[in-house]
Amino acid sequence: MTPLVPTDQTYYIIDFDSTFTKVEALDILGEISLSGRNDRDDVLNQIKTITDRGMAGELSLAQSIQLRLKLLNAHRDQLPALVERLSTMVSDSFQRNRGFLTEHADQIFIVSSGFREFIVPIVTALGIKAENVYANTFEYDESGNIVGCDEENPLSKDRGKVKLMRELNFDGDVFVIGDGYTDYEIRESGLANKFYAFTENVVRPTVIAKADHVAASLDEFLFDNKLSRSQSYPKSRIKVLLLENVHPIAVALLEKEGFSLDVRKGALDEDELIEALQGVHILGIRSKTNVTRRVLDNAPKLMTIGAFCIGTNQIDLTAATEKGIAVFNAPYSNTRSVVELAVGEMIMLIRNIVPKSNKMHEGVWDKSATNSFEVRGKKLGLVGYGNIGTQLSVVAEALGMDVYFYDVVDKLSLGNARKCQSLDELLAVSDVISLHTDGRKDNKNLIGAREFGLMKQGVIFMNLSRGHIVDIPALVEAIKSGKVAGAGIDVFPYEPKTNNEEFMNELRGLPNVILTPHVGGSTEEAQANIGQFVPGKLLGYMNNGSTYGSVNFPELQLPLLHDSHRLLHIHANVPGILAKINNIFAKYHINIQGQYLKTNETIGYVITDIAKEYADEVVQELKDIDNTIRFRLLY
Ligand SMILES: NC(=O)c1ccc[n+]([C@@H]2O[C@H](COP(=O)([O-])OP(=O)(O)OC[C@H]3O[C@@H](n4cnc5c(N)ncnc54)[C@H](O)[C@@H]3O)[C@@H](O)[C@H]2O)c1
Ligand SMILES: O=C(O)[C@H](O)COP(=O)(O)O
Repeated sequence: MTPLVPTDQTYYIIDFDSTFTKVEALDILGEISLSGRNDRDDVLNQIKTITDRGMAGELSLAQSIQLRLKLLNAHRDQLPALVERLSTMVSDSFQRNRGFLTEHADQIFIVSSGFREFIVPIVTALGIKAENVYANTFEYDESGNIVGCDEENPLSKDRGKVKLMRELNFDGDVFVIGDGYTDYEIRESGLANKFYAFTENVVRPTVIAKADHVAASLDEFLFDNKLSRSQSYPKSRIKVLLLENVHPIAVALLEKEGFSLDVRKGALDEDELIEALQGVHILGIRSKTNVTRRVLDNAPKLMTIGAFCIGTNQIDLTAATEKGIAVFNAPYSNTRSVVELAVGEMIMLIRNIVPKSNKMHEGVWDKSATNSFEVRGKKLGLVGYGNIGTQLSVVAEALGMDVYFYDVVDKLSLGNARKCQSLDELLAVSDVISLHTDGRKDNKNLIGAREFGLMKQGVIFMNLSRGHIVDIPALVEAIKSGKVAGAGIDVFPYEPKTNNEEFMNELRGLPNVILTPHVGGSTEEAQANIGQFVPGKLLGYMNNGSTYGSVNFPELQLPLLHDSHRLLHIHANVPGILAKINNIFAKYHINIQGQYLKTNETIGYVITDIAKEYADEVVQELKDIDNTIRFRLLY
């Protein structure tokens, strides 16, 4: 069968309530006409129930209209206020696709069992012709009260849309877009070629079940029919997989954007992740999901990854870069939370509080100052002097500690902190040692038996960075021998994937050891900050091409797109690509409105803004340039 392609002889039949507008107009009229009445909410609920039952095909249309008008008790004078309210409630995708509505004004018809009195002013404002509106009309009593509708109008009756469409007898293909069962009836009776169930405002399973196609927005309808539209790709087609319980703020932000979300609580293993990633464009994870090269090899649609945390060592960044997948994280949002936990643990451990607290729970009162110390005047050794290390340095000095640090990069010391020339020097001098290095592979077992051997007898040891940095058997040995008098460990070489899995580790049951389930960054504040921050980065990339703050892509902060097309070209960083791109623009006489280029050692990222009209071949030729990794068109 040849696919249906819209032509000049194609007619678009569009429903009004909950399709063209976000709401049912009679519900809004009720809010106006019932205002001030004690039973307002109760009556409004009754009206909504009747509307839904009508839409789902459970009540006859005539019954539904009559019942609602009676409950409404509305007046002609209330109609201007209704129109004003409705004008602010036009569906977002209709508002942004005015171009389609005006360009095809002769082919677009509103067919609704709503009322002309409010439909005409709303739809004509967006370019639809008044004479193409088919709807009911109100009837009034002599005082102007709305008492019914014109019963001669077929739209006031059951299967009225079908009857009307028969009368209109369109000579051409007919596509129907609507959210209700009565819209489907047009297709059912053979008077339309296709029925699109419109779900931007309401989702009615009984209607979806009957649809030829589900359109989450008008963009989806336009994309499906290759008609001109305001968005290059419908947002509802963009699939997002969010793992590890990311904050609801992030879920809400991505949902608001119109993306399709799959949200899961725990992490996934490699095979599960590959399966879940099929068709997914955006992946959101935290520290526990390993995104390996094999995962990326099997996720052809994946465009960007958001790490809703600081660390990105769980992602194969080299593979992501080679595949043109931009990775973002939240580099500062939970820093303070880790610092506060480190300070708290340090004080608890040096005071030997954990065994005392445990004994108290067993009823043992063991008051003694033995092996309890202040942190004031003690030497704190920080391994890794990045965002967390430096902030802890400042807070620890405020507590009266002498801070020492060691970093592989030459870092400026804050306050009176003293730089050590080697890790060994730092280990030997410190009373308390806290690890804050990043999780790069080379840091595996950075602290092992040799390093514990260099530490002072009775040292306090903390790791809130990454689990693989410490050789756990060596730490266990150091605790048992008394070398380490207290330990605070938040991160482990293997961590349970979900809260249902048992934590297995040799550190369990040892004295004066605080074990926490990787919660250094798990505060309400930090998670809310991250939930706000990372979606901003993901949306900046998806909607605009911006890579500012990316951990693996050349960073570009791009201006917003205005009335032009943006061509994004990601390629292997080899000589001559920019020249090849610009040769194609020259060949097709394309005037470049703006061009941006940035490279890193692996890839180049070229963004070109051009006027909307250009030859179809341009895109294909850009995609065909040797060493192209990915190409995207945005408008
Ligand atoms: N426990 C948690 O919940 C939690 C929360 C946030 C961050 N983290 C982890 O904390 C660590 C620090 O985070 P950050 O934001 O300060 O990172 P950062 O990148 O700002 O700082 C890391 C520092 O470590 C240094 N470094 C790397 N390897 C080193 C080595 N072998 N010796 C000495 N210095 C070394 C780097 O040069 C850098 O200055 C990261 O591993 C991060 O993943 C854990
Ligand atoms: O890298 C981080 O920010 C921390 O390790 C926290 O990770 P989480 O989000 O998995 O708790």
